[in-house]
Amino acid sequence: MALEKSPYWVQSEDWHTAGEPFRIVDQLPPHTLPEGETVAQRRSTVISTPEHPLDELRKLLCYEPRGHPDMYGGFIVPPDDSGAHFGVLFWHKDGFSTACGHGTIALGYWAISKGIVKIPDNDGSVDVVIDVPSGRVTARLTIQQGKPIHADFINVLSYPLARGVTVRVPSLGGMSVYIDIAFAGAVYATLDAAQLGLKVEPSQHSDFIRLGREIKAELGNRATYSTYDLYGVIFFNEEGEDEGDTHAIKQRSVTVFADGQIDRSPCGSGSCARLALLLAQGRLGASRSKLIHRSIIGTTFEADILEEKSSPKDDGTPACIPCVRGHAGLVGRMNFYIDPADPVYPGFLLR
Ligand SMILES: O=C(O)[C@H]1NCC[C@@H]1O
Repeated sequence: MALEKSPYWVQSEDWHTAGEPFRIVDQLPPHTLPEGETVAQRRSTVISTPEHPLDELRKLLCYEPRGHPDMYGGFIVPPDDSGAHFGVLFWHKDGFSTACGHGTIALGYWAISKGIVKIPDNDGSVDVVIDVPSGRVTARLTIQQGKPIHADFINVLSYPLARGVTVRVPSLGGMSVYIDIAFAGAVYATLDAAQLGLKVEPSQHSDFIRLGREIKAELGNRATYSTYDLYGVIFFNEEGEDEGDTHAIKQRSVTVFADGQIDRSPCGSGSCARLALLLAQGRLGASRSKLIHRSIIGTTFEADILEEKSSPKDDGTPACIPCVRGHAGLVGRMNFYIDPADPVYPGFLLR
């Protein structure tokens, strides 16, 4: 079912955070906003309604020829109440996600560049408060001389779900690996890539896509938590520790999310999952340590714990409010021509 029968135009503003794309659409075509009183309900509507017109718009903007299999973006929707500036439905090649740190950072920059949230007259910080499907998050921008110099993504409560889960990897002769699972607005499985003899480097990206898909399939619903399915698999390498005023753990990682989509950034919500697990291991603590998190392309987020809390799992492990610092940059403004008669409508993917 086509959104419209006649050709029309859709505008987006495209940003990137640490190399990961974020395509923002704030003017949805008529009749595409899903029903719901909250952002979470609107996401449920769109994912449970076959051929929902907003899902068609997602394909149009994500698939080739307008996008690619690693494209990512967000549709701006009303907030849950007046406590947030706006809401967002995050999307990727396979659907609509519940959490997105790189997108939240990009939205912070976008909101102040549009004047949706005013920046302070003097140097300081400003909060852009956003309702996302997993709750209310903040992009806290630090402003110097009228310009943002970085944004902190302050996420929902994050905590371990399971540790030391054994998974067999079929393509490696059934070799077993140990995986930890954490919730950070989405569910992530994480493992030290050294178990697989792999380094997180661009040349290895197709191995990580294959292994991410395999591990996800092998874990199956062992990693399902409440209404959340397993979203991503994070492969990390340890890169040492620095002792200074603030103890820093250095890791490089790649997140393979959805069905084999690869994050160019160090993954904002994935960084929160790593923080929650490092806190549970006693390697990090609020205001005394941080994670210097490098991506597969070499870009960096700095992550730390704002507050330690108790976990809703009630299993003796701690929970935390994580904070991930990064930069976003404007890529361009797009004006897409959508023609329902186009033979490749709504688009295609090769992966
Ligand atoms: O930064 C993040 O949290 C997102 N990046 C792509 C996958 C995640 O949703």
